[in-house]
Amino acid sequence: MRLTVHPAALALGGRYRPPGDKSVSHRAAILGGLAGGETEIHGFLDSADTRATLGAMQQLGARVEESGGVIRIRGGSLKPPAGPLDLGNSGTGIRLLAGALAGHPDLQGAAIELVGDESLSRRPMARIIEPLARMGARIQSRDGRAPLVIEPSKLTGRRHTLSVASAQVKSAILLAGLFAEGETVVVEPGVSRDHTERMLPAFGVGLHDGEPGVAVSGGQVLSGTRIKVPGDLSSAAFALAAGLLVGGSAIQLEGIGLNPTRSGFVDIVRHMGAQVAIEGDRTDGGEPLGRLTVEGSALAGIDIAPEQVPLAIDEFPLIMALAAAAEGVTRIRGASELRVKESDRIAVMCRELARLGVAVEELDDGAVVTGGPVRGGEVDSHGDHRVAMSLAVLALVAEAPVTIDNAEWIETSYPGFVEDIRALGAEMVWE
Ligand SMILES: O=C(O)C1=C[C@@H](OP(=O)(O)O)[C@@H](O)[C@H](O)C1
Ligand SMILES: C=C(OP(=O)(O)O)C(=O)O
Repeated sequence: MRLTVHPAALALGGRYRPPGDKSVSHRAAILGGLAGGETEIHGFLDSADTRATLGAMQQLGARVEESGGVIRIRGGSLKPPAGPLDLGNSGTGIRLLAGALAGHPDLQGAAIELVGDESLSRRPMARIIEPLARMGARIQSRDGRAPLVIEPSKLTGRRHTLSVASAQVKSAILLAGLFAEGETVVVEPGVSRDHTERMLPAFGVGLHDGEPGVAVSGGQVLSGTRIKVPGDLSSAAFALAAGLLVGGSAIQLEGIGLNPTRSGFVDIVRHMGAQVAIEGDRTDGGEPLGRLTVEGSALAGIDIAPEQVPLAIDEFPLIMALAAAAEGVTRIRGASELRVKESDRIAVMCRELARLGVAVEELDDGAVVTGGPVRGGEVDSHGDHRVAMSLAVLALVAEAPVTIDNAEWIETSYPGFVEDIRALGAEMVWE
């Protein structure tokens, strides 16, 4: 489907509340399925990715009921699924599930196939297969890519030192560690999002300091709990960026997850000159929440340091779009992980920004974007939800309408995106 975005004629404004956090929703579905008794999830993200994970847990025997926006999962005893588990477009779904199943005692003797779409089948899985194999996991792959066939087996805890800061790899190992004998430790080269560590205690699992790293002991019992999913800062970032770009705008964003391992985007745009006020009001289920107030702001290009990258990893397509509309040059380095997301986000954003007349230079591990006028025209999402939404937001300040081809991929993480941005006063039309 094609989405046409018209340049904003008027300032944007109003109150905005994002959908539930994608990372937290995946974890709640998986842990709810592993835990005995009932888990109640409030604010679960209704998107293609998180539905795929929830569906996989159902196929593994978890009982799922939904009513009044609340999802109830009765888990604790799993069975081999009747067919392959399809994780669609979701890197988080396939990697975390692989970890959770690798040593699951109910599934030993089975062979479970995890599959995904074309994009997911191109993404690297050796980063989880290798550490899990060192614990004794049996996982076959197509040359380090999905489909994966897991034969759950007895695992032994190990100490792992990761070469990339990745919450998916860390979480896959910790979930495998729940069913391993002894202690499993993960040491990362930088900070990655810590939702798994924050959620496990709610299910009755203790984590401890791995001196260094984070450690979990195997054999702990998971018990159902109540999870309140915070609003997704990675989705709210699009509304925030729209407010920054369109002159005179004023938007209040409420119920936003402000976990410090996720909020790098706010620091980066403030450094670019964004007027964003933060009020942190409470912590719910171990996750900090708050309100952001954003105003239309004149942005300036900056240098983004490699250590800032993991804290805003999913916001880089949007940061590149903002850089295109900023005054001066933005340099992004240390971001080669962007090449193994739903698309090669460095190559794709450079190509699509260039189609709108933006001066970009592609680097191995980042890009140099020089701000300037943005032309109208036609661009493509390359099957990547964040690329589609980033280009849609930038189009609000283009000289003429922009049409985004293959924009239906927005469903991956944020089905309500167009409606929510329209509610702030933008003009976006599906064709
Ligand atoms: O653990 C998670 O929920 C996620 C971790 C990140 O991936 P990596 O672990 O590959 O960096 C991020 O890009 C993804 O959207 C969600
Ligand atoms: C990279 C992303 O997700 P995943 O790795 O779960 O596919 C994302 O949502 O931007």
